[in-house]
Amino acid sequence: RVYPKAYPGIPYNEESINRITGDIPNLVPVIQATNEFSGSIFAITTQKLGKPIAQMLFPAIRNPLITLEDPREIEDIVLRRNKEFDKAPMAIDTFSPMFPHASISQFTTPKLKAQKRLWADVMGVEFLRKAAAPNIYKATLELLDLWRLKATVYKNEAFSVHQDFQNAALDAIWVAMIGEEPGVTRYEIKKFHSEVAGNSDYTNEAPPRGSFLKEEVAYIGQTIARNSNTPSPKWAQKLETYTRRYRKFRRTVTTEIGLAMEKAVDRFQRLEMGNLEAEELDTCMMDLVLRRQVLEAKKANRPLTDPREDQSMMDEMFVMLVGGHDSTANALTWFVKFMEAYPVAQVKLRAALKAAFPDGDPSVDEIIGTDIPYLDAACEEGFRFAGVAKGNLRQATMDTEILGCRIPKGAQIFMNYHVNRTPAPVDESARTDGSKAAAAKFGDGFQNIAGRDLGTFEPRRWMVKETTGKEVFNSHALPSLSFGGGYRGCPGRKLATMEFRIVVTLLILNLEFLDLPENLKTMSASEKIFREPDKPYARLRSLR
Ligand code: HEM
Repeated sequence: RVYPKAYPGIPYNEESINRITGDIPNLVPVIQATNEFSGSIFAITTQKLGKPIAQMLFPAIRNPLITLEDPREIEDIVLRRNKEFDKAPMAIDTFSPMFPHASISQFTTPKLKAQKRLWADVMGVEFLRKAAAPNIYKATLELLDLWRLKATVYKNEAFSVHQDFQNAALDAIWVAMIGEEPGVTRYEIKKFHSEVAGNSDYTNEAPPRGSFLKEEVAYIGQTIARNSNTPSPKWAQKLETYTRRYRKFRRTVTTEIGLAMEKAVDRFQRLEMGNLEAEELDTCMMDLVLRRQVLEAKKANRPLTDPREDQSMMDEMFVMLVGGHDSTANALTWFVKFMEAYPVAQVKLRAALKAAFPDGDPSVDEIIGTDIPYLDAACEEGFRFAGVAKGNLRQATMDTEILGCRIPKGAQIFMNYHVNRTPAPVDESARTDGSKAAAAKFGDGFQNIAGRDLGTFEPRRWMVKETTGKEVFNSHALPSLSFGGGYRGCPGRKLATMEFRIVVTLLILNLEFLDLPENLKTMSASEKIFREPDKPYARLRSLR
């Protein structure tokens, strides 16, 4: 009774069914060798068996984990099969003990839908353009100042870029969410100047608010990553919530957000009804959500409940802060590595940007509003090849099928969102009607040039020639899975894409990413919450 029980009809490793520990002895050495948890699960199941779908076996007390690697099928599940599949318990367990009221910690219920509606507008392109883009632009100019300085001081030496991207991304997300600048990069510039000059003046100055915020966000990110790799992530996270360190995190961030909330509510409370409808009052995401709550309370003639007591609001903001800055920082770190490793793409991207902006640094509106197909393609390719959020989960909410295999209600499916290898062959007749219709409409990119050499960085796979001969960006060239998709897809996608576009444009126009020494060229990664490069280095030359 303790031997693994496989789901019938889904491929598995024969040797593992006759072993109480199932696939675990196969998995452990691969994780130890690679440091990549999700990658190892796919390596010992789908990839080892050469199948698009397989299962990982555990001792009988635990059901197998179904693994799925076919990008077309994954896209179909997340985009078109929301009635059959919802968020999986294993995914919920990662965040729910710490942030039980955030949307990421909930199954799809009417309560979640109301919460998502409240936040949906802050992630709309128009709002982001107004509230987030100018601050991201400003944070990137500060990052450029720091890197120009580093390029001069370090001359030919490489330096790690990950921390700097984390600081800039934290500056950007905090000001976009809360409306106040944390000043982390500015502080780093001062610190670097002082260090170069050989004095330690900066230590006399109180660090900006962002510095301790950074410490708190780093703590929570590391804790979630560490606990996710234990045998029982849910209990490891739960135990953490009783520690003094966790309580300090919660207290510090709640106080910071609470102070900003108080000011915003006070401002809105004093406004007359007519004025409260005015969207131009919102300077950040929190403003928009709070203003709506004040408006609703005034309309209903009831007192406003203290937003600091609103756990849904607090938890949602915590998750956005933690998830929203580290994901983008890692994606940008990978991008910089790709620029070094693929110099032809770097030169082409710079040429496309120079052609679009011949007069020097473009404004933020120009960066967002100008049509530059090669830039769109390079950003999309950067997200694809980085695969920062590699393994993601769904649970079957009814008995159903995937690629002709029977999937019982309750089974959890671990899907590979990192499209970096040619998929295993699939019997087309086993696909759903939705999947076949999508391929008929957009084409099956894996059958043409877009799907070639997926282990290399090649923006042109996302471009097509129109009949006029003009090359345009084709977002459907391949399934785009970096942000998942459908109702439970990433709500921060537009924000991350906007940030990526602004940062990439300014960096490539102003800096050249030079060849790295052999020992820093590796593309090996470690998976924490996100996939991080082991050698996040760059060597720079300032172009202006
Ligand atoms: C490069 C940047 C980013 C990447 C690659 C990324 C990727 C992802 C992925 C793959 C998922 C899971 C989707 C699924 O299961 O289908 C996700 C969920 C989520 N992301 Fe992102 N993300 C990024 C940036 C952001 C930002 C900037 C924010 C917020 C400001 C954010 C907030 C969230 C939240 C709240 C969820 C949970 C959604 C839900 O459960 O319904 N992400 N992200």
